Amino acid sequence: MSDIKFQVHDMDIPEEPLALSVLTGFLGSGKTTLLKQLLQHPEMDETAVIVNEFGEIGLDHLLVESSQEDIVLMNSGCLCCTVRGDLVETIRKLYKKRLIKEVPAFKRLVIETTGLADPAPILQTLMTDPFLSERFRLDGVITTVDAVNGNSTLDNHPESVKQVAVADRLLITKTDMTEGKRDPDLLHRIKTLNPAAMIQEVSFGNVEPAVLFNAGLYNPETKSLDVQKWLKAEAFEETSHGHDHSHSHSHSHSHSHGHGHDTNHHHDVNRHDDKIHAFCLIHDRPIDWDQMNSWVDMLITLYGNNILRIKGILNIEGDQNPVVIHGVQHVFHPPVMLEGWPDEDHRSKLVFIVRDLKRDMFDETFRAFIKESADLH
Ligand SMILES: Nc1nc2c(ncn2[C@@H]2O[C@H](COP(=O)(O)OP(=O)(O)OP(=O)(O)O)[C@@H](O)[C@H]2O)c(=O)[nH]1
Repeated sequence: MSDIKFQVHDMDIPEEPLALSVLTGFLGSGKTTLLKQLLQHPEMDETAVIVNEFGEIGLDHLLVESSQEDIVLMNSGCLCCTVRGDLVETIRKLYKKRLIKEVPAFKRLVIETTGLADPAPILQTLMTDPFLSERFRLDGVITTVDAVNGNSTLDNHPESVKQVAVADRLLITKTDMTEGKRDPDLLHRIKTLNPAAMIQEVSFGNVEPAVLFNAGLYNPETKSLDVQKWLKAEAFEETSHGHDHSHSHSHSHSHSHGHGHDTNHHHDVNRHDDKIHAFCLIHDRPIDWDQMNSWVDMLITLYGNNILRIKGILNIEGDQNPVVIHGVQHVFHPPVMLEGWPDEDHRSKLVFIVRDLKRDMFDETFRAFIKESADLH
C-alpha cells in the first residue's frame, strides 16, 4: 500500500458529487473552439477540462499559472488536463489531486472526446466505474454539429449519428459560414434523431455556459430533481408518430397525427439516422416493479448495444411516489424515488433512443412482460 501522507482534515472532500459533462461532436465540428470560448467566462472558473490531445487546444493566451505533468492551470482558474492513456485513470488522478488540494477545488468536469468517438461506451464507463459513479454525476452530453458539413457527416459516419442521438444539448456550429443559406434538412434531421435535446445555433463557440450545463435530473440551483425538464417526454410524443414508419397502429391512441408528419424527410434507407428511432411509451396504470425489472433486464441483455438511451418516470404499484430510471446501453443508474409527482399526470412514461430496433418490439414485449398493459400508448 502507498504511504498515507494526508489526514482527512487536510483533504477537500466535496459535499456532493461533482457535475460531469461530456463534449462530443465530429472531427472539426468546433468542440475545441467552443471550449476555448467557454473557458473565457467567469462562470467556468471552477471547471476542470480533460481533452484528448492537449496540443490541439490553442489556449496559450489563457495560460498559464502552473503546469505539473499533464495538468495545466489557467489564470482564469480552470484546469486543463490531457488524457494520456486511460480516461478513467485520468479522471481518478485528477479527483485525487483535488482531494489533497494539489489542484483547485473544481466543481465541474468537462470531458472533450475525440471527434471519432462513439459516446455511448464512454457514458457507460463513466456510469459504471464504482469510484467515478460515486463521486461524479453525469450532468449531460453536449454535441457539436457543423452547420456546413453536418449533413454529409451524418450521412457518412455512424458515430456522428450516435453523438447526436445521445445528446442533451445540441449546438449547430459555424452558422457564420452559411450566409443565410442554411440547410433546411439539418435541423429537422437532428430533431428527429433526438427530439428532446435543446438545440442552439452558435458561431465561434459564442454561447453562455448556463445554456449548456445543468442538463441532468438534478438541478443544483434548486437542489431538487427536475424530472420534466430532464425527461421532456412531450417532445417524443410530438415526433414519434410522425417519423417512425414502423410504428404499429394496432393499439389506439389519441395523439394528433397532424403535426410532425415528415414530408421533408429523406427516404434513403441507407441513411444511418434511419436506423435510429426515438419514441415514448406511456402506460396508464401502475406497473409491477418486478415485472418492469424483468422487462428491462431482457431488453438490455438482448438489445443493450442498440439501446442508446432510456429515461423514464414510472408509476410503481404500491408506491405513492414515482421512480425515475436512466440507462445507456447495458448500464442503468440506480433508480431514484422522487418525493412526489411533478404534476397531476401520473402515467408512466419511458423515452427511448434506439438503433436498429423497431418500436413494435418494445410495445409487444412490454405487453408480454407487464400484466394488464393493454393501454400502452
Ligand atoms: N467560421 C467558423 N469557423 C469555425 C467555427 N468553429 C470552429 N471553426 C473552425 O473549424 C475548425 C475546426 O474547429 P475545432 O474547434 O478545432 O473543431 P474540433 O471539433 O475541436 O476538431 P477535432 O479536435 O479535430 O475533432 C477550426 O479551423 C476552427 O477555427 C465557427 O463557428 N465559425
